[in-house]
Amino acid sequence: MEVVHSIADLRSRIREYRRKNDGSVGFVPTMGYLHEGHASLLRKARSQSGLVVLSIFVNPLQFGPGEDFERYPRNTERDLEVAEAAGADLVFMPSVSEMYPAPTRTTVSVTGLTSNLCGASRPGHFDGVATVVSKLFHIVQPDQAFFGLKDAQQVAVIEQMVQDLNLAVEIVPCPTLREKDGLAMSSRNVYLTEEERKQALVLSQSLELAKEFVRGRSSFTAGELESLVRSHIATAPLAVIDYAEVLAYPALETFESSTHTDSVIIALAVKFGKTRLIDNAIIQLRK
Ligand SMILES: Nc1ncnc2c1ncn2[C@@H]1O[C@H](COP(=O)(O)OP(=O)(O)OP(=O)(O)O)[C@@H](O)[C@H]1O
Ligand SMILES: CC(C)(CO)[C@@H](O)C(=O)[O-]
Ligand code: BAL
Repeated sequence: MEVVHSIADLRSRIREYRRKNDGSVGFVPTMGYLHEGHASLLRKARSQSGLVVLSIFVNPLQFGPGEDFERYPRNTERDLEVAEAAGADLVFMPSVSEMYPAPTRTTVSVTGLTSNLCGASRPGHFDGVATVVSKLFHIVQPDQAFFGLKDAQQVAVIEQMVQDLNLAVEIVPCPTLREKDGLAMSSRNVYLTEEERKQALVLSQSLELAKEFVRGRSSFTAGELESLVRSHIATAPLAVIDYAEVLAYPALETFESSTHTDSVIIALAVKFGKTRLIDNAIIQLRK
């Protein structure tokens, strides 16, 4: 495994690989502080791609004022161990000035899909994500790129960007990995106190309750499912709901009754103290 910090070095390694090999280039973009969820994306890339490229970059553009850009957890040494064990070949770790040499005057902005959920509660967030992912795609020129469905709205935004801009990359959505007790793995879990960590289980529990509710019914309304989820989250005194919404998936649009909906997403963002966690369940109602 090789680590590079400059765009020029990364491009030259990938060019060299393409000159000598027929295999595809698989890409896993991350913000580091790697956990098993990231490792699962790397292993999937390893199984499908000839060259596995990982990027580790905490992208200032996708953090709003007052968010956790400065304190976002970082541990390069451990990240490189996890990356190597999971099968990465090339790790790109640029500085902020390497990615954004001033002045930058271009933004990639995906509309529609970004008006609700994290798009509404983190204004500008998806412009930052689409801009950096677009830059990374231009730099790496991957054949496949692997994204976790824990960030389901992010996957929808990237897929839309790839379609609208005719980018030659296949987006591979990957399932959410969880701790044994159900908590979705996330770099931000490290912020949680012991008590917050315990109470954070209401997220995955409420998603399980919702799945059970759906299994027992031929039809239901979004409101019914939303109330069920919200009342379970409310059993955790430290939980402050940012959003808990039930939407048609993948359109991420509101619906009344499930009768005309093939697939739904229950999307959650809940704060425990200063830590904002997201989770979701996607439920296919019919084929
Ligand atoms: N539990 C998980 N299972 C599978 N993929 C995941 C999981 N958590 C994150 N990912 C994916 O890893 C990629 C990089 O995400 P990122 O570095 O932001 O990690 P994160 O754990 O989601 O961090 P954060 O705590 O900031 O939300 C994204 O495609 C994301 O969806
Ligand atoms: C895709 C991404 C690496 C872009 O900064 C980030 O949003 C993330 O880690 O999900
Ligand atoms: N995985 C989402 C990155 C962020 O929260 O900014």
